[in-house]
Amino acid sequence: MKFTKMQGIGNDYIYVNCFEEQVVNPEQLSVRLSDRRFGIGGDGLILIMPSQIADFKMRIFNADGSEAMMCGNGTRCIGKYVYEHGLTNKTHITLETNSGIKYLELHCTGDQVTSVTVDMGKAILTPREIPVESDSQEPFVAKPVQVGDRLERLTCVSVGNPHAVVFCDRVEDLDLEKLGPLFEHHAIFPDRVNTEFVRVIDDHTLQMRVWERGSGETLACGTGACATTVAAVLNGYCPQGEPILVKLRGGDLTITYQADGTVMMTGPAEEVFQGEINL
Ligand SMILES: N[C@H](CCC[C@H](N)C(=O)O)C(=O)O
Repeated sequence: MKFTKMQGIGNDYIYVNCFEEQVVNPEQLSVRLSDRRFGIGGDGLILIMPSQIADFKMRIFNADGSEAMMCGNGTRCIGKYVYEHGLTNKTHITLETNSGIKYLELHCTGDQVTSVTVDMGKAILTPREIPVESDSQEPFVAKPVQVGDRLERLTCVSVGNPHAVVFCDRVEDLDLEKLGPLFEHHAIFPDRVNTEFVRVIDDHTLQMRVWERGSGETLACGTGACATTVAAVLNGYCPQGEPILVKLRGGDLTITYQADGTVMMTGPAEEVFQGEINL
């Protein structure tokens, strides 16, 4: 099977062009290929597929084989792949995902895509739609929740997939291997959750680390950066309607939580290598 390894600010996936390849059991394949010793190595597997309702369709599987609704860094890499591999010559592309159709704008230098802007759709704040258990239907903002032996203040947002955002004074020395699973498997998240640990640098700059549902700590999370920006606005740290620089371990994204409730994400995408593997 042919594949392409791509990364969006260090969030690296194995991409399969399903116009040419057939993938039978993507859940199992993601576990096997994501292994960084016995497989190709990656945060998961992403399938690029034909769509009846959009230009292309994406399915994304975490390293543990669980299928996710959406992958922000993955959408940008797909935009780059389909343009540079001749599947389209359009620079405005629609992409069907498990959380609806996303709209991509490719920014090119010559025949190379250097960055992509994605309309991530409306941020979802109603607790039961995230989903997060709550005794109220009001947005889940800075609510105290016992996580392990600490009382944490969580802000929960969905950008097509569930996120819990925690604001901290420092993020570099957090032990995410210990903390991450306590959030991911917490009883208030019926579908588990992606968790972002965020330091506010100033009212237009955020620094974050992320423990991803199904993949552990990754160097970046596109939907996580979007959820983080929405949470920062809801908590009064950043202004709505202005571009916020989100600094992640693998690089930076520019996110705008717009007045109409939609979220725009702009960032790079890179192709690392192409390969073939005997399954
Ligand atoms: N772990 C996520 C999917 C990948 C999201 C992330 N890699 C991104 O760039 O948005 C989930 O289970 O919802």
